[in-house]
Amino acid sequence: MDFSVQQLSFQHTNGVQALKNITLSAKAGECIAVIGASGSGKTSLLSILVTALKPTGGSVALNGKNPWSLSSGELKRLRSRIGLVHQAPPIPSRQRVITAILAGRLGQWPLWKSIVSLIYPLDIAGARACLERLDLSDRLFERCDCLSGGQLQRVGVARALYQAPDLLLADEPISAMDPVLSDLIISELMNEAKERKITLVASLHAVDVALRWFPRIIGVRNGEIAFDLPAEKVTQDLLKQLYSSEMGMLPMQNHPTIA
Ligand SMILES: Nc1ncnc2c1ncn2[C@@H]1O[C@H](COP(=O)(O)OP(=O)(O)OP(=O)(O)O)[C@@H](O)[C@H]1O
Repeated sequence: MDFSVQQLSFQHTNGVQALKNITLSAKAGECIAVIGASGSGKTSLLSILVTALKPTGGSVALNGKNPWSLSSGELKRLRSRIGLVHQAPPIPSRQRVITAILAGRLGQWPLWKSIVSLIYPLDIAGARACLERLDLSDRLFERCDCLSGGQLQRVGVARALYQAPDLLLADEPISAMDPVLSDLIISELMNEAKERKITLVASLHAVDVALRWFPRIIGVRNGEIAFDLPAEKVTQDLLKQLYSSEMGMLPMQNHPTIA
C-alpha cells in the first residue's frame, strides 16, 4: 500500500502540537525506519497512518484515497489492511496467546467466525506458524499475563504477521528485547515486507538497528521531519542534531551509534 501525507499537522486535544507541516510519501514495498527523541512525534505519525488519529491540518492519502472521506464500510475494509504492532500490545491479560494472534484477522472475518474463534481457536496451525518465526511457538496456549514484556511484544508482532496487512506499522516493536531477539524480529518484519511486497514503517529508538536494517531513514524532531535519507547518508552530525535537546545537551551521549 502506498501512502502520502501533505503538510500534515496534528494537535492533541490538550493543545500539544505533535506534528507540524509533515510532507512525505512511500511506495508499496518500501521499508522505512522513523527515528527521533522521545516525544518527537513518531507514535503520532504512525497513529495518523493507521487512521487512529485524524489530521488537524493537511492531508493523508492511503493508496491515493483520503481515508476520512470513505464510507464507514470502506474505512473498515481499509483498516483491516493496515497492521499496527504496538510497543505494549493492548491484549487482555487473561487472553491466551493463540486468541490474541487470531484477533489479527477479526477485521477480515465475518462476525460469526470472529465470535467462534474467540471461544474455539479456528486456525491453530496459522497462529503457530507466525509464532514459530519469532521463536515463541511453545507458548501458543499460554495466558498472556504469564509472558514477559519481550514475549508479549512478540505476540503483538505475530498478530500483525497473521493479519497479513498491506501496510505494516510497528511502534518501537523491539523496545523490550535483547539484541539477538531484536535482530530476529526486525529480520522477520523485513522478510514479510520483501516477500509480500508490503510497505513497512517502524519507529525505533535503537538507531544502530535502524541503520543496519532499513534502507530509508526518517528523522523526526519536535514534530517535524529533520531528514529523510538513505541509511548510508545518515551522518553522525545529523544524528547528534536529531537527539540534541533544545538546551544543547546530548541525552544519548553514550549511545554506540552516536559517537
Ligand atoms: N494522548 C495525548 N494527549 C496529549 N498529548 C499527547 C498525547 N500523546 C502524545 N502526546 C504528546 O505529543 C507529542 C508527541 O508524542 P509521540 O507519542 O508522538 O512521541 P514519540 O516520538 O512517539 O515518543 P516516544 O519515543 O517517547 O514514544 C509529545 O509532546 C507528547 O507529550
